[in-house]
Amino acid sequence: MQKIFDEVNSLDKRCYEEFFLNEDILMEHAASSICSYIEDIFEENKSVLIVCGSGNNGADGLALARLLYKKFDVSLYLASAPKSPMAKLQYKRVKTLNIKEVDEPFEADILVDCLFGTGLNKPLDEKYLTLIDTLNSYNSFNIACDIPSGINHFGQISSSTFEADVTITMGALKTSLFSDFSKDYVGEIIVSNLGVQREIYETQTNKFLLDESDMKLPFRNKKNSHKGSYGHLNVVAGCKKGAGIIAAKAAFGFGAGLVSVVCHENLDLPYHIMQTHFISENCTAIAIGMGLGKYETDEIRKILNKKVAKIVDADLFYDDLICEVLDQEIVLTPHPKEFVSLLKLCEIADISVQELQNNRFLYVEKFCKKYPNVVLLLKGANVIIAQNEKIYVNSFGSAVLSKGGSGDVLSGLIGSLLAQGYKPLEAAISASLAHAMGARNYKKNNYSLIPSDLVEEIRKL
Ligand SMILES: NC(=O)C1=CN([C@@H]2O[C@H](COP(=O)(O)OP(=O)(O)OC[C@H]3O[C@@H](n4cnc5c(N)ncnc54)[C@H](O)[C@@H]3O)[C@@H](O)[C@H]2O)[C@@H](O)CC1
Ligand SMILES: Nc1ncnc2c1ncn2[C@@H]1O[C@H](COP(=O)(O)OP(=O)(O)O)[C@@H](O)[C@H]1O
Ligand SMILES: [K+]
Repeated sequence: MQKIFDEVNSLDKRCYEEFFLNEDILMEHAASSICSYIEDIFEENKSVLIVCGSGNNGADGLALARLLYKKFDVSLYLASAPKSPMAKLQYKRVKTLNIKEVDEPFEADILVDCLFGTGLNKPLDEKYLTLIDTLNSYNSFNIACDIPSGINHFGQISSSTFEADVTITMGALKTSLFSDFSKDYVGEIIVSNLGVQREIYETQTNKFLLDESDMKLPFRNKKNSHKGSYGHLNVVAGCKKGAGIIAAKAAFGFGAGLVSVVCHENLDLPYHIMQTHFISENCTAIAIGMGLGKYETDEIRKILNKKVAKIVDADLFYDDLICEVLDQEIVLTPHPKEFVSLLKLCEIADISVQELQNNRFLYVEKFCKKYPNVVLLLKGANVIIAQNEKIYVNSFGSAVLSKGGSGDVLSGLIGSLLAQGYKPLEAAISASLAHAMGARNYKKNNYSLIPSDLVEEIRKL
């Protein structure tokens, strides 16, 4: 996994103080990493338009122009005059060469956005919104320097935000790149070194971006085993029985030795899934909440107080019963609307879904501070998984998953790993990654996936 930072100013400062580097050296590395990327991917003499703002993001662009000059057909468009000391210095350097400056942007082969980076501190005015719209209308290959212009410190976007194919970000990954909103704008994210290797530049953090290698699939190492060696998951089904059945099928395909659906009515289940009217004596994990609908409170309370691992989803986030069990190490998997309800029930915040989406990390932190035992998985385009002070981001998912039933599959996967003895946090991380990887491997198109396709793909991982 890779580290993510809320801000990197303190990391830059550490470079100056501890390694005796300076702003100029850092900036030279920033610009040269974009230069190397362009040199590696594109043939010489391609046209490059670099659009610069007044601050150090613009200064990166000016340095880049100098580095590319002569090997590529470079043009500079200065959206505003250089203002920061480094921008002024870089401009002075540019002026000694004969680099083209244009009065209007145009469609070049490669477009580099150096308008605003981490310094964006107020809403964009009409001039910049129009400029960004114009840049987005081109068919260029779009590179964002540090962060696409229009994304602010919190990962909130402007009505016009630069749509990058690649974001080359300076020094370290930033939290703002992983809001759900940012996902449509950042493209591929590459981290540039700033004069020392990344592992030296980076310090302690509580946020991490998950890699594929963080997915620990439930491969079986023991030869002398039987079905009981791999746990027994009970999936509690309610009104919408389909949800429980989807979860049960996903769980069985993901390695649980036994899976039973708990339901008072008789169900038509696949032969390998068992039915029980009450929680099984030997169950090692419970998945509950999906499609639950109306139910007997005391019965659910009893189930929630069983001393086995649990994953809780969906309808239970609208019932204050949930607040009774938040001292347990249970896994909760709300989508944003459900999380808003949960925050209200827990008296943490009374907010809209929009407010939550504007500050996903903040509210996850607030919740985990109050309930440090719980493993919280907040669904979204970038899934956030958190326990106590640690936060993990799974950015592998895609719109393929935007379908009813995708969440039920995820509940089943987590339940399956819990039943097999994974720790709750590990279960949430590995199941979430498998969920996203399964969707990635579905190659037909990005609209037709149904839960059984997803389970099939996950079974092939
Ligand atoms: N050590 C450093 O400081 C380094 C900085 N680097 C670059 O510097 C960037 C940060 O530079 P700055 O802090 O100068 O900030 P930016 O260049 O991102 O933007 C700040 C400038 O834009 C103006 N501005 C902000 N919001 C505006 C708005 N809505 N409308 C109009 N103008 C607005 C500010 O007044 C200021 O002039 C990073 O993103 C990165 O690209 C890199 O070169 C690496 C090293
Ligand atoms: N655009 C997307 N990008 C990444 N993941 C997505 C996207 N849309 C949906 N998902 C994932 O799909 C799942 C949907 O779950 P949920 O909304 O609870 O559906 P349901 O309850 O109908 O099964 C979540 O895990 C979510 O993170
Ligand atoms: K930028």
